[in-house]
Amino acid sequence: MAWLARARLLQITRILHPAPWSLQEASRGKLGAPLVAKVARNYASSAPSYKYVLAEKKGEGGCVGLVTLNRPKALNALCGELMEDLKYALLELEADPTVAAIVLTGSEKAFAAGADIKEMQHKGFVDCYAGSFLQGWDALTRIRKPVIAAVNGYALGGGCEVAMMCDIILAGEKAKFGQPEISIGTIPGAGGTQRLTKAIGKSRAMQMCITGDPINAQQASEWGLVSSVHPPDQLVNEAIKLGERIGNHSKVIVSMAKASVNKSYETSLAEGLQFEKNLFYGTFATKDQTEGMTAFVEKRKPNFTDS
Ligand SMILES: CCC/C=C/C(=O)SCCNC(=O)CCNC(=O)[C@H](O)C(C)(C)COP(=O)([O-])OP(=O)([O-])OC[C@H]1O[C@@H](n2cnc3c(N)ncnc32)[C@H](O)[C@@H]1OP(=O)([O-])[O-]
Repeated sequence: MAWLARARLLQITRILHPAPWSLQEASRGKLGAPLVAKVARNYASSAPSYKYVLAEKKGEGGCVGLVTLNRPKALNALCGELMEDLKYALLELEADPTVAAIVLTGSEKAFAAGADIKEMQHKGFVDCYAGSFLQGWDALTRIRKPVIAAVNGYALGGGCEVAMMCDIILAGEKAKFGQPEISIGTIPGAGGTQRLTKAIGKSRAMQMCITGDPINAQQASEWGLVSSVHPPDQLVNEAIKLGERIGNHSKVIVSMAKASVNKSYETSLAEGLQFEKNLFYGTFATKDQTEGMTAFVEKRKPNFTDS
């Protein structure tokens, strides 16, 4: 299966490095030997494993990837190694053609209690600015498949920011969302002041960021940060069921819908509407558009081929 590993490596390094490049360039080290070596190592193995995350396939036909943050002793504090593991686990599921959607979760006590404070404690400005700190955190936002955060317990600081990088957030009844960075002498650095403001509005986001006070699941739901709230022990199953429902549709059209919704964060209304229209026209270049509309007219279920 060397060709499969090679194809996946090509696809993954493309996501990590959107600029034009070739596999030869990758193997020559243009993309950084350690990175390519790590991806290659994971893909050469039939069962890639990670230190701080668990990656599995759930749902009908394994159509839902489930990534579980797994650093219980530190309440899933997002240390560098965990974020690396998360990136590669997501890329693995992104490259898997049977996976239609990905669920990201933590434990019942903590989705993630934030960036690792012990790792940050002695950093200086130059370490942060010139070093690789936070590099790779936004890999999650480049995943083209829908990512559903299933948040139980604490989603604080970087934990709340990671949840907000996902496309949909479902919460357990005891979830707590917060941006407490102000209490430790800093501010959010991975989207907390930006995505939170877009999600719940300026006044509420401001209050959370400058008091550090968290909100509970109910408030998060009322304020529009999360789509729905569930009993903690049912949360992950609900997220998987949602992933399965997404999996009933064409993967290519789903990724177009995701891109178009996300565009609304980046552009003016006029530009966003144009982007949407172009993608809408683009769906007419797919077999799945023909199949979807034909199935409706013929009163049968569509048989999408993701093409
Ligand atoms: C991305 C860039 C910007 C982002 C910035 C941030 O996210 S800033 C961060 C924003 N987040 C915060 O400010 C939240 C910080 N965390 C808390 O306030 C509390 O842990 C709690 C209220 C979440 C739970 O209280 P509880 O009494 O139930 O539990 P407990 O307190 O006993 O913790 C158990 C163990 O986990 C450890 N650990 C936990 N979190 C972190 C962490 N972020 N880091 C490292 N370690 C952490 C804790 O030290 C302890 O280990 P120890 O020392 O025994 O080896």
